[in-house]
Amino acid sequence: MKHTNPTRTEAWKKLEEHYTALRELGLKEEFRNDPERAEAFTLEWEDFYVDFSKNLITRETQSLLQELASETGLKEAIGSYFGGEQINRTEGRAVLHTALRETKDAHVEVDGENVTSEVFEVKEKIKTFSNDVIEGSKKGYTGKAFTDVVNIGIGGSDLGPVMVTEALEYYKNHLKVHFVSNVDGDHVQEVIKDLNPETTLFIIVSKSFSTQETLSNSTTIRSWFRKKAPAESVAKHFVAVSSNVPAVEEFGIETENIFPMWDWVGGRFSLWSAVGLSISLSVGYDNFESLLTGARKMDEHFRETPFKENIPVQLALLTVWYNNFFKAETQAIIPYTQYLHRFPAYLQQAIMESNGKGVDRDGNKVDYQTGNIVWGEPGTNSQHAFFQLIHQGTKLIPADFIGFKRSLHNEKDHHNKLMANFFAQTEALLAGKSSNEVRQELESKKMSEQEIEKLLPFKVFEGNKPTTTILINELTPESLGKLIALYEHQIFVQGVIWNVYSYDQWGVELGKQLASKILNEIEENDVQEHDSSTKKMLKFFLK
Ligand SMILES: O=P(O)(O)OC[C@H]1O[C@H](O)[C@H](O)[C@@H](O)[C@@H]1O
Repeated sequence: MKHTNPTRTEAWKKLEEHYTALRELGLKEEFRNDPERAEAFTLEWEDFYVDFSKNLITRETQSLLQELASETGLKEAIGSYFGGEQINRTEGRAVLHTALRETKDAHVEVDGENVTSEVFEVKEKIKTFSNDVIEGSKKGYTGKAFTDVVNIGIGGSDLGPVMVTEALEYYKNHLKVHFVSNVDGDHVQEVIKDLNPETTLFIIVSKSFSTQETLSNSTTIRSWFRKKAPAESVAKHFVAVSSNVPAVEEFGIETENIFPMWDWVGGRFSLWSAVGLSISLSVGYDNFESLLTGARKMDEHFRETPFKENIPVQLALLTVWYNNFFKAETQAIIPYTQYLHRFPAYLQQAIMESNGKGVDRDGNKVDYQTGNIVWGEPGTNSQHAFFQLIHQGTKLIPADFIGFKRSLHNEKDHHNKLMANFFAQTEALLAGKSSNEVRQELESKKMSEQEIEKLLPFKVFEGNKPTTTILINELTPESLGKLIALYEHQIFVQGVIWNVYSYDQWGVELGKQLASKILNEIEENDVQEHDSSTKKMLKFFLK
C-alpha cells in the first residue's frame, strides 16, 4: 500500500482553502438555494437509505474529498485489503475478516493458500454444534439439555457477540446467553450465581488464549463447575474459540471442542468467525449465516461501487472532513432502536482501537489528527440526557442517526413516536431556532418585552449541526450485517487516508505490562519504585 502523508497531497491543500472559504456555510441557506441538495447527497442501496445532505459540505467538498481518497491510493488499498496482502504490517498479517463471509466458491489467498475451505469447515462445525445444542441433542453431564450459555471473553472476543446478540434479541430462541468479560470478580459472580452447572455451556473465547481477564474468569468458572460436577464432565460443558490451540488444550479442553480461528482475523473484527458461536447459539445458525450474507453484500458494494456512490467511502470522507478540517474530536452514534444499545460501545473498540494511532506507516509522528472519539446511546433516551450539549454546547459533534422504517413488534404508535423524534432531531440540529423565531414564540405567550429580553439568548439554537441519517427497512440479521460491515470499511478508509496501520493495537500493551508488575507487588505486599502518586496509592490500598 502507498504511504502518503495526506497533508502533503494536492487535494489536502485544496481542501484547506476550500474549508477557509466555506467556514461560514449555512446549511439552511444551502438547502434553500439548492432544491436538489437532498437528492444529491442521498444514497439508496438495497434496504439502506443514507442521507448525508445535512452535513457541512457542498458538491465541491465531496469531489475534493474524493480526490483525497484517490491521491492517498484508496482504490489500490481496497485491492490489497480484499486480496489478502499483509496490510497489518507491524504484526505481519493479512486482514481478512471479509473472507469469513465469502461464498463457498470464493478464492481468497493467504500466503499462497486458498482459505475458503478451512473457513467453511469451521462454519460447518458451528452449524452442527449450534443445532445440537438448540435442539437439545447435545446434553450436559446429567443428561439434561442446555438452557444457558456463557461467553467468557473480552474486547473483540466479547463486544461483537454481546452487541449482536442484544441487537438480534427479537430473533432469539430459548437459550439464555450471558457474557463474562471484566476481570472484576463481581462480574463473574453475578453471572454464575443463578446458573445451574448441569444445564450451562461455557464458551471460552480468546484469540490469543493468553488474556488475563479471560483466563482468570475461565479458571474461576471451571472451579465453580468442578465443585458440583465430576472432572470428566468438563469436556461436555466447556468449548473454546482460539487461534492458540496448544494453550487451549493445556487448559484442559478437548481438541474436538476447539473452534479454530486465524491470525488474519483481527479480534475486533472477529464476530464473523467462530467468535460468533454465541450468536449462532442464540439466534440459530441460519440467522448467523444471514448476518454474514449482509456483511458480504456490503463488502461487494464497497469493493465495486465508484467512490461517489460508495456508502462506506462517503461516510468515512465526512469523518476526515470534520476531524481534520473542522478539528472536531468526536462523533456521536445514535441508534433509534433499543436493540442497538451496545452498538456505540462495540464501535468504540472497532474505531478507536483501529485508528487511535499517533505514528504513520513509516513510523513518523503524525502532525494531523487521526482516530476520532466515538460515543453514543440510543434515542430517544439520549435526547433526555446529552442532546443539550449537541444542540447548544460549544463543541462541533457530527452525529450518525440510525433508524428503521418498521418496528419488529409492530408497535405502530410507539414506532411513529420514535421516528418522529428521529426526524425531528436532525431537522432541529440543522435548522436551529433564530432569535426572531424565539421572540415571536415568546410574544405569542404574552410575555413582557423585559422578560423576553432576559430569556431570549438561552432559547436560541444556532443550528447548522451536521448529521448523517442511515435509515434501514427493518432490523434483521442481514441488515445488521450490512450496518456493521459499513463501519468496518469506514475504519479502513480512514486508516488509508490517515496513513496509519489500522489493524494493530500496540497501545494496549503498556498498561498490561505494568499491571502484571503491580500485581506481583500487591501479592507480595511489597511496593517497589513508582511515581509518588502511584506509590502512595498502592500503600494506601495495601494498608
Ligand atoms: O481474544 P483475545 O486474544 O483474548 O483478546 C482480547 C482483546 O484483548 C486485547 O488486549 C486487544 O486490545 C483486543 O483487540 C482483543 O480483542
